Amino acid sequence: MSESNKQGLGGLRNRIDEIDSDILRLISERAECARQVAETKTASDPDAVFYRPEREAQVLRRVMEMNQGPLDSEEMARLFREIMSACLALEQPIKVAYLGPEGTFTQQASLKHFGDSAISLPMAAIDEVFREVEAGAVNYGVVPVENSTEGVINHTLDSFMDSSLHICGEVVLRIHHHLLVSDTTLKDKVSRIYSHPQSFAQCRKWLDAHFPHAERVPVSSNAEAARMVKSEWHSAAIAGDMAAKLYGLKHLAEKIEDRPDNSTRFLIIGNQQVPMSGTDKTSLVVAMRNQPGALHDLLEPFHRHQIDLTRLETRPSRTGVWNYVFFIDFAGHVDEPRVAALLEEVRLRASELKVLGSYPQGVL
Ligand SMILES: O=C(O)C(=O)C[C@]1(C(=O)O)C=C[C@@H](O)C=C1
Repeated sequence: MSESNKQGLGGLRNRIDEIDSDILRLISERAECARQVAETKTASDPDAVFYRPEREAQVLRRVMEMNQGPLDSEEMARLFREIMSACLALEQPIKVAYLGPEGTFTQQASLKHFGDSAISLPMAAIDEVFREVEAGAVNYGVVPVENSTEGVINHTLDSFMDSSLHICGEVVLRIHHHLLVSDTTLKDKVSRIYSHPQSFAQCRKWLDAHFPHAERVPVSSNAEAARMVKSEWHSAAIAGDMAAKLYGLKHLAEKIEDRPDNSTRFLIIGNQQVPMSGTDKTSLVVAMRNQPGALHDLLEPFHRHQIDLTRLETRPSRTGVWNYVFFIDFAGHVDEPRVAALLEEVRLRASELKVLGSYPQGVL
């Protein structure tokens, strides 16, 4: 390297040191502000809620709008996500239960939504996540609700029917599946593949083409699949990056999902009713009497009020009251007058209506 280049490098590093000092000072100033926000909140309400999903969504959206590169806006928002996560932990460390075990996509979703400073606890089943939040053992829960390839996760929808919890947020995760093996396993020695049934379904064509003769063994989660292959030299697992890292597995093949846009939507559940963030969604569960035209009666007001439905699912009723149960998501917030007017009308036509929550549309 020439002398002038060396000086150039030294000069740039000096500049980076100066910038880092500024960033450090500004992050500390921001953290001090957050601490004062916490004092203000507690002064006006001893039971104040510190985590404010609508404000976090606004902060992240603003960062993405203002960003001019060279880092891309998602990357920049992820950095701010971590800064906010640390600021919130300074106000109050929050506890989050997620559908475990460690290394699942739900843990990844929880990290994406709450950042690294939240304390996250793996649960063995979706209803356990609900129970922990209801019991107050944790502040929030994270559960999967639908996958773009495989459809809805019925267990989550069913849990809402008996629960008084609210939806406080959503997070969408691009799901990339990899074929993982332990260090010593060779491709032509793989005779058995472990994974969750949903993941097998999402990688069916790839498996048929590349491993038509391998035995496919369904297990309770991708992370469990990864754990099992750790000690089996003739086996592979289909799982994501978190599980690969957790169990130190190597990638035999990457991104083997059949659809490149394969993604899963997760919900954040809690006891909080979230104010408007500006770009929100609302989820309802509605029971209609079992009669001709019931679905048309239910949907007609949405059309008239020009409210965008983003999802409609039907579930069989489990009690006499809930004949036909529809889960509906739409763009808008219950505090908007047009949404309030819509809900009034739907309430008159339905035999039961429960608002599961209005919450910011996923930002990251
Ligand atoms: O604005 C607030 O209410 C804050 O507590 C500050 C802050 C932040 O760091 O920006 C931290 C946590 C909340 O979830 C939202 C935002």
